[in-house]
Amino acid sequence: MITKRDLHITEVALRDGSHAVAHQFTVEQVRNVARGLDEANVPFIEVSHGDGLGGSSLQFGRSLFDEFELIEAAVDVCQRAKIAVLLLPGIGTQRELKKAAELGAKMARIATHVTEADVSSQHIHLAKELGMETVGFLMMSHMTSVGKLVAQAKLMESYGADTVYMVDSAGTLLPHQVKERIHALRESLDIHVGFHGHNNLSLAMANTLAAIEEGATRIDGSIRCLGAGAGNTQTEVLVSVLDRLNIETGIDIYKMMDVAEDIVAPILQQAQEITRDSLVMGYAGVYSSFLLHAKRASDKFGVDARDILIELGRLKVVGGQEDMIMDVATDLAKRLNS
Ligand SMILES: CC[C@H](O)CC(=O)C(=O)O
Ligand SMILES: [Mn+2]
Repeated sequence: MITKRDLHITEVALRDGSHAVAHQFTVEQVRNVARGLDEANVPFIEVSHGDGLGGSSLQFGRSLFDEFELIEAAVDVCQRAKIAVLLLPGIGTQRELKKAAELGAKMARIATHVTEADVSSQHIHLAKELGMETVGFLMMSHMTSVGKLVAQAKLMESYGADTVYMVDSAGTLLPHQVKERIHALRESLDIHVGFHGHNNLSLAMANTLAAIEEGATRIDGSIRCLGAGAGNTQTEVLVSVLDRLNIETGIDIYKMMDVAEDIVAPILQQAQEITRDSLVMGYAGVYSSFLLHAKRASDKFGVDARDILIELGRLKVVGGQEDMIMDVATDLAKRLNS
């Protein structure tokens, strides 16, 4: 049974949602959303390019505004909330992490593919030296066995991470699979276990509750579902459900609803929902951040985005291999026209 516990929510719309708006957040938008979240008493707010610090590039998509300007704006308006940044080693560097810390970011989330935790060592150590709360973030965690996931998490723990997250990047895991993974992590680690879900199969909430039941104490959500693919566990809904379950988050439910409706909804070009393409990502186990890339490739080559996504799932393409999306679309177009 779920009981009251020390549960911390990290709001990821200003980072994961960057994928959904093609990295076009403005300083003004970040300022307004961060201020509202701070007033609602959200403890951690993540701000970075969708692919983490240093992600603004042709390969991943150029940001409209320098991410350091966005981080600075968020730090500036927050009285209580701490600003978190995401960093994928190889995309972001130590220099960017240091700069984020100088600007006032207090939490570093070091993300690797689920089988590559060893590349997080340097950055986890640096984040700790910088005095940041440090999270190891194991992405695409459906792509390995429970035993290997635990071994990778233990590596991050050994580097000094305060928390390790099990990340369902593709929104493909089912609640019993989340339970099994979180249970195993809780049994083997002495640090906090976190869960980050995507809603491509409409299971983000069920998976989050399953994770909490198994002892996850660090949970991500995106307000108004503003995250990659069909978005993440919807924060204002999660906070309301947790309140019904007598699980204390300290977050003001009405204020969250107002921020969602009055500040975040107007930013969205279209409502975040489970479309045929995001559904296919969950179904085929494809990285949620591939959605807009696949749509662009679909428009360019006249191939159904679902076929592209299914093929990417079959090929087990992972983050950092975005160039493969155009390759796959070209091959499919050739087959179609031959
Ligand atoms: C490309 C980084 C990715 O968006 C991180 C994340 O939120 C996930 O894997 O779900
Ligand atoms: Mn995500």
